[in-house]
Parts: sequence; structure tokens; C-alpha cells
Amino acid sequence: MSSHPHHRGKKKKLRNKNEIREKYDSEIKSCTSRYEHVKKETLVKFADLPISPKTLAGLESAGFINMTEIQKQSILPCLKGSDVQAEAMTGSGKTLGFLVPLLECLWREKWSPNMGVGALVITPTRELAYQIYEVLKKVGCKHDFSAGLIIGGKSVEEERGRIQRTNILIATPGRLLQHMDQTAGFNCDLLQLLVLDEADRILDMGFSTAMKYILENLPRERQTLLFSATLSTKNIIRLADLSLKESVVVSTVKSKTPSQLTHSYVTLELSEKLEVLHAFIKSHLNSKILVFMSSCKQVQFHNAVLCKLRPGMPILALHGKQNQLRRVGIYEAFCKKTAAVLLATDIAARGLDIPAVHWVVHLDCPEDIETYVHRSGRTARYHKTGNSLAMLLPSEEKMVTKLQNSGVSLTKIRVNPQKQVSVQKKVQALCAESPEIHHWARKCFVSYVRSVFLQRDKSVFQVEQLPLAAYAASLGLLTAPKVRFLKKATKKRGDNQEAEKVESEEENEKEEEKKKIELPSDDDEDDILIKKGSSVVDSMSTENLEEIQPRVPKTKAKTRVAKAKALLRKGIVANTKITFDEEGNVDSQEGVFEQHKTVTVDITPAVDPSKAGGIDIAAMRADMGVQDRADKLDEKQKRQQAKRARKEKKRLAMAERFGGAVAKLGGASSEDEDQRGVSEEEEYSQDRGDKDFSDEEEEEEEEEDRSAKRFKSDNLQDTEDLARQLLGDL
Ligand SMILES: Nc1ncnc2c1ncn2[C@@H]1O[C@H](COP(=O)(O)OP(=O)(O)OP(=O)(O)O)[C@@H](O)[C@H]1O
Repeated sequence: MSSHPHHRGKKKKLRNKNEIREKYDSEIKSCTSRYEHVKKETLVKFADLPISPKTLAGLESAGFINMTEIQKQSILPCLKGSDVQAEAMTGSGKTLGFLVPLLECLWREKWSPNMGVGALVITPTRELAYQIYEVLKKVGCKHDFSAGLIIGGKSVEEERGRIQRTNILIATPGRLLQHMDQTAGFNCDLLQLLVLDEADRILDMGFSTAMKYILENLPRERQTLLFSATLSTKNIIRLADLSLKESVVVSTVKSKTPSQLTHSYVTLELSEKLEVLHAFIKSHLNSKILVFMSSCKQVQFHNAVLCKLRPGMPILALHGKQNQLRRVGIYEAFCKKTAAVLLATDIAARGLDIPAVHWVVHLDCPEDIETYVHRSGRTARYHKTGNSLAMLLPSEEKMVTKLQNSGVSLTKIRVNPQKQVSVQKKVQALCAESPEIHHWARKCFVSYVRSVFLQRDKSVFQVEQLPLAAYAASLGLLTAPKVRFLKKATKKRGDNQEAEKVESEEENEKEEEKKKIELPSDDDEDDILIKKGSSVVDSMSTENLEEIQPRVPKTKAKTRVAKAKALLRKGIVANTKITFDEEGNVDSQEGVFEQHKTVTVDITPAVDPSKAGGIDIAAMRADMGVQDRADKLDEKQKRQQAKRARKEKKRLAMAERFGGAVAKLGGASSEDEDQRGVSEEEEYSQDRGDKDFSDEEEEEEEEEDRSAKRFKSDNLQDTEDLARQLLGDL
């Protein structure tokens, strides 16, 4: 008797399902049974590893066939479920060292999309999170897990909606903590695997509080992997918080940096830095150069000036004050270039895998050996050659000895005097003609001095040795701007001589303030935008995507009362309007300048012809006060409206850029490529157009007042602040 066709179909489906399940089970069994038998000494290719066909296919489709040393050493213990601390040189392939075990862990556990977060990768910077996410999408493309990017600078709401459906999270600490705290229903209770990439940075002071709270929200029964190029003992002490089970320590570090990386340094005066950098760029026009500086403001000033000096190649800039969209755009643009200069803060020092960087230039001395190693590691990656050049002040030469003692030898080189052409006059001219560049120069000066002042290693960084006047001159400034914190510190030390010197700097500063040129107020937003656009055209080439649009210093807009007072002082009777009839005869007291009509109408009642001079000052003042307040309110509302519109625009762009927060790994690629349809050109124009100076200025002033620690963590500002806010530290 034959069964009903409907039942036959159902049975067939069931049989298929069972077959799939059995196949899955047997694949898992065959892999796990090999874990103990595979010898890492025999490993050469990924195919030699006991891993799933899906991961292997993903690796092969991304072009990864042979394993690097760290991959050979670390993947096996990770697969076996041990906690692992892995240290390997920069550019040696650590990312796959943890991504392969991560995919395998979820695959083994038969993780399904509705099971929530199974694996979590924490990184210190958004760029690094983004880069790991991109690699994960490639190698995990055959799996069905969903992966999500949880980083600052994106809409929390967007992430909130999707985070619940994410199996693999790549996150920066602050934003992750925010979701743990604020997103209803989000938890990591089933988490199987935690990875800390750049673990030493994640565990150091800047993140320790945030990490403490994150770890409290994670199950203790989990596997933990720590990866970095520099896992120093000071951080290992903090590992107690991570509740590691007996961990396997894997280190392939024979030397701190790759052998194909050459190290050199020049000693120069602070005032020579800009011209030496300019000369260096001019003599390496076919190279890809990454220049590290110690603060955002230095990057902003050097970017503005170098773009104007036109050394002959594209100049780009990356720092923590840019919005996320722009940061990713710049990073991608630099990746694609074969010859360009990227000026960056230490935001770009760790983990970034930028193809074919020829030179890393430390324009400002790295704060410690680890920073030097990570910065320099942006070149000479994965068998490529590369060069590192440190520009050191005489007092900073001690850093060379420190590096030598830890196994990194730097060769001293000299700048060819024929190539070192002074640019001071040109920079001074730029400062004189452009209030924006002048403004940046001042900010650059103060932030550099502050960065030296805040360094921990006082044997290398000696703020009192800095030739401030010469440095200011090299930035195009006539006098050295005031350095408040230095004054305070000097006073504290009771060093009266120094205090006097700073005091005189302050006086100079006041003089400069007096001379300040009147700049456009917020009313002139349209003018500013036009100016922005035109300066892009002005720039060296259309490739020069990142010519900075420096902020215009805020000058106090003259109120109408002030303007009227000035007129009165000059003996000009306000509101006297003359109009002419058609024959040209004086007609009546009507407005000459149409555009002033409103003002005139408002002021007219204050005019009392019976009074001497024709004006009742008190009444006029009261009247204008009312008008002034109304204007200010109106202006404020307009600004707020514009800000809201800009935010919304950014949010939409961001959502489009990242495809929300989640990508499905299986078949994610095509969908995601589509979602990344915003062209670079669009991104830049959007970013340029939607930032007004007043906002940036406010941000900047806030930044000025922040503490030493905050200054050092410019790359992580939002995440760290957020964390501290949430924890009530602020
Ligand atoms: N097995 C491999 N085969 C070929 N290329 C690889 C392999 N593993 C890694 N790479 C390439 O090597 C480069 C460096 O890898 P990765 O970014 O993982 O290095 P890293 O050790 O994490 O460096 P850092 O310490 O600077 O973060 C990348 O471009 C990556 O694609």
C-alpha cells in the first residue's frame, strides 16, 4: 500500500535533515578526534589542521593556504579549548590565529543564529575592529553565523535592534559596555569564547575599569584568548581579572620587530621638524609613508600646511577627532594608494594592516618601546620589507639606547643639508594670510608642549629643554602662545625664572589676541561651506582628499548694541536714512540699505528728536537688548536644527556604510558590498559639508580642558569616556 504523497515528502525532508545532522556530527567527531594527534611540528598548510570544511573553504577562497609561524603555534591549543596568551611580531598573522579557532568553536557547538552571542572579540580601536570584521567576513563566508560590529561613532539604536541576533561580536570596550548597560535583553550569558586583540592595550590603564565591568557581565566558564605583539609582564599581572584557566603561553617572538624592517633615526632640533618632514616627503615621492605624531592638533596643523606647501604627493590625515565615517574612508583611501602620506596619531599605531607601507616616520618620539614597535609594525608586514625613521630631539636620543637594550637597533643617519630647505618663511606667510592656519599653528604648539609635558618617561621627554620660541617660529607664529599648564607646573616648582618667561609669553599672547582678524560668524555658514569647497579645488590634486578645512577661531560677534555704541562714539547718528524720489530729491527718512530695514524699524521708536543728538540711549539699549536676545535665540534654534539634520544624515550614511551592525557570514559578501555603495567622494563631501566650525570649536575647547590621561587616549576618547560615565567616574 503506497503512502500519501504529502507524507512521502515529509519523510524525505526528515530523512534529509537527519542525514545533514549525521554528517555534521561525524565531521565534528572526525575533527575533534584529531585534536590530540596532530603535531604542530608537522603543520604547514591550513588543510593540515583538524578544522571544518567550511572554515577551510573560507580560508582558501580568501587566498590563505600556508600558515604563518604564530598560526602553526597557536591555533591547535586554541582548538583544544585552552586559554591562550599569544605573542608574535607585528604583521605575522595573529588575526587568523584567533579567527580560525573562533569559527571552529561555534561550529563545534552547533551554534545557530538564534542562540545569541557565542564569541566576542574586543579591540582597542574602531579601525582595528572594522578590519577584523572584514577578515571575518571573508574567512567565515561559508558559515551561517551572524557577525556584528559594535564600535563607537555609530548609532546605538541601529546596533540595539540587531545586537540580539548576533553570534560573533567585534567590539570596542566603551560601546560594548554601553550595550551591556542599556540594551534591554542583551546579554552574553552563553558566551563560549572571548578574544582580546592587542590585549596589553585593552588591559592597560585606559581600559581597565571598562574591562572590569565587561568581564563581570561575561560567564566565567568560557575560553579566553589574548593576542598581541607586546604582551609585557606588567599586563600579565592584570590577567588575574580575566579568570584564565591554566593558560598556554605561545610566543614566536625572536626579536621584537621583523628582520626585514630597517630602523634608523635622525637627531634634529624641534624647530627643524617640519622642514625635515617636508624634505623627506619630497625625496620619497613614490613611497607610501605613514607619519606618527603625538596629538590630533599636530596632525591637523601639519596636514593643513603640507597641503598648502604641495610637496608633490597626496596628503591624508587620520585622527580621533574625525567622525567614524571619515575615519574609515581615510583608512580605506590610504590602503588603496601606492604613493601617499598619511599623517596620524597613535590611533593608527596598532593592528592596522595597510598594504605596502614603505616608511613609518616617527615625527614625534614614541612614548615607549611598545609604541615604537607597534607604530613601526605598520610596515614590513608579512614578508614585505619596510623602513622606520625616528626624528628625535637631542634629549630623546635616550630612547635609542632603550630600544637597543630591548633588541631593536637603530642606525643614526643625517639629513642631507642640500635637501633640507627651510620652509619657515613660507609657513609664516601661510599663517599671515590664513587665520585658519594661524589658529592651527597655535593649537599645534600648545598640544605638542602638553604631550611632552605629560609623558611619563622624564629621562627622555624634557619639557623644560624645549626651545619654545624657535619652535613657535618654525610653525609660522611670531610669538609663542601661552601654555597655562606649564606655567602652573613651573610655579609649583617655585621656579620663578621660568614663570616670568611664561608670563611674558602670556603677554605676547594677549597682544596677538588684540590683533586677531575678524572672522566669519556662524551666520556665514554658507560662505564657510563655499570656502570649504573651493579650498578642495585649490588643493594640490583632486586625489588630495583630506585637505583639512581648519576651524575658524570663534571671535565674539559684535552685538547690535556694541555696533550702535561704536557709531555713537564716532559721532554718527544712527538710523538716519535718506531716500530719493524719482527725480533724485531727498524724499524722506527711508532706508538706503534695504537689507537693514528690520533693524531700522526696531530702533526707530528709540529716536526722540527732542533730545540732544536725537537718540534716547536708554530706551534704545533696552529695545536693542530685546532684539538681540530674540536674534540669539533664533540663531541658536537654527543651529540646533542644522545640527539635528546633520546628525540624522550621518546616521543614515553610517547605517548604509556598515550595513547596520550585523552581517550574515554565509553569503554576506555580496550583500555587504552593495551596502557599501557610498562612494569615497560622497563620503568626503558629506563629511566636509556637514561639519560646522562652531561645533568643532566647542569640541576642541572641551578637549583642551581634559586631563592628562584623556589626552593620551585620543584614539579612544568616546569609548573611554563613555565607560567612565557609565561607571560614574566622571
Ligand atoms: N597564512 C597567511 N597567508 C598569507 N597571508 C597571511 C596569512 N596570515 C596573515 N596573512 C596576511 O598578513 C598580514 C598581517 O596579518 P595580521 O594583520 O593578522 O598581522 P598581526 O600579527 O595581527 O599584526 P599586528 O600585530 O600589527 O596587529 C595581513 O595582510 C594578512 O592578510
